[in-house]
Amino acid sequence: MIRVGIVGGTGYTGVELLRLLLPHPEVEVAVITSRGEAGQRVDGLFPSLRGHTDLKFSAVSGKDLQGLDVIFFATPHGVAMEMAPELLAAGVRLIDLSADFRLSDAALFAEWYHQEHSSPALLPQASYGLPELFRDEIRGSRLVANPGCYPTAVTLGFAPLLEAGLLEAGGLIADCKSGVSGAGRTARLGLILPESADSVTAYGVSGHRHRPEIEETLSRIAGADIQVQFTPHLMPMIRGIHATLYGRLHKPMSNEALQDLFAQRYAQEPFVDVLPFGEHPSTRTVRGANVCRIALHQPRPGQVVVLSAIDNLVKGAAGQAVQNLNVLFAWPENLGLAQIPLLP
Ligand SMILES: NC(=O)C1=CN([C@@H]2O[C@H](COP(=O)(O)OP(=O)(O)OC[C@H]3O[C@@H](n4cnc5c(N)ncnc54)[C@H](OP(=O)(O)O)[C@@H]3O)[C@@H](O)[C@H]2O)C=CC1
Ligand SMILES: CC(=O)N[C@@H](CCC(=O)OP(=O)(O)O)C(=O)O
Repeated sequence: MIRVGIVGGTGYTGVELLRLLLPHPEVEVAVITSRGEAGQRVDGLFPSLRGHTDLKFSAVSGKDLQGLDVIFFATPHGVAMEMAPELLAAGVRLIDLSADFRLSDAALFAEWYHQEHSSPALLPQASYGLPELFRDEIRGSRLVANPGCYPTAVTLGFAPLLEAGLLEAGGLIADCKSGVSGAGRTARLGLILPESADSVTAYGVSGHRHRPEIEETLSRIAGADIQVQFTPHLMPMIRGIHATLYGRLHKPMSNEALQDLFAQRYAQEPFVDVLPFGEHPSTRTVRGANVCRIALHQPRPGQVVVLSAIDNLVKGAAGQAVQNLNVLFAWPENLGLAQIPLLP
């Protein structure tokens, strides 16, 4: 049994982590923090958890956190990088759900996150926590950068094609839709029901901070410079990411060969479900579960369309963080992650 802490327990990903970790057989959640709710019972703020925990929120204190085995940061960008050096020095392993350690280049971080990186020396130590691609690196690391939600859906969708060197480098498009919980729990006018329901809006079209993250990972696996036009949209739903990915093959291949490529690439991956060729995964089929469902299309010879759906709070955040925890401790990767998606 290990003892873990969650920093940022009142946010959507923090409380989702708690939901997943409470039944985890190898984990005791010892600390869950909130600056605003310190001293309050967690199930007071989140009544769905009544009967499942007696935890109270505590203030963020380095002293409480230093005795733990693992700390999850479910905080806005900028928090983990401030606290990481001291915690790592105390022997704690960190899984950071924010973007602080996702980009390998501190200058790129400053450009997209509009703040200087306070712990650039730690960047080379961080592993990128997408186990389907970087499992071996994660296993040996003490600092895991959990990927962004859009990058998870996009990277898993493009990866088999890029690893096999089948895609033309130019012209990759990731047209993505997200539920409103992707923006976090902090109140913002554009996210209230009358503003976000019954409407679809694109945003960040000229440049979103997930673009450099997606491009860095895809370039790494392709072994070449990959550029993607990434266009996110806000959808009138709570959970879910749907990515429609477009790429051109160097030369047309049969639908069967395309399907085989993905089926074989993910055959041993418990959290990637490759649907039969030509199907249409929907976000409804992944809600609450740590799964990415993928389907392939070739509308014209050489034009590939990959559809990829995840729950942004699970495979896009908290579920992936638990998967990374399982990798770190060499436990079965699906430990504590057997949730069946919600119906309907
Ligand atoms: N929502 C999503 O779908 C995804 C989110 N992420 C990333 O995960 C992280 C958390 O996201 P999300 O849960 O949506 O965010 P929320 O805004 O819902 O929650 C943020 C949490 O962080 C705490 N917090 C805020 N500032 C500080 C601080 N300075 N020090 C300590 N705690 C702080 C808040 O609690 P309090 O103010 O009470 O301390 C709150 O519990 C973000 O970096 C986000 O980008 C990644 C993938 C998907
Ligand atoms: C719908 C929505 O607003 N989604 C967020 C992305 C989700 C997220 O939290 O990603 P990071 O961890 O990289 O910040 C956005 O577009 O900013």
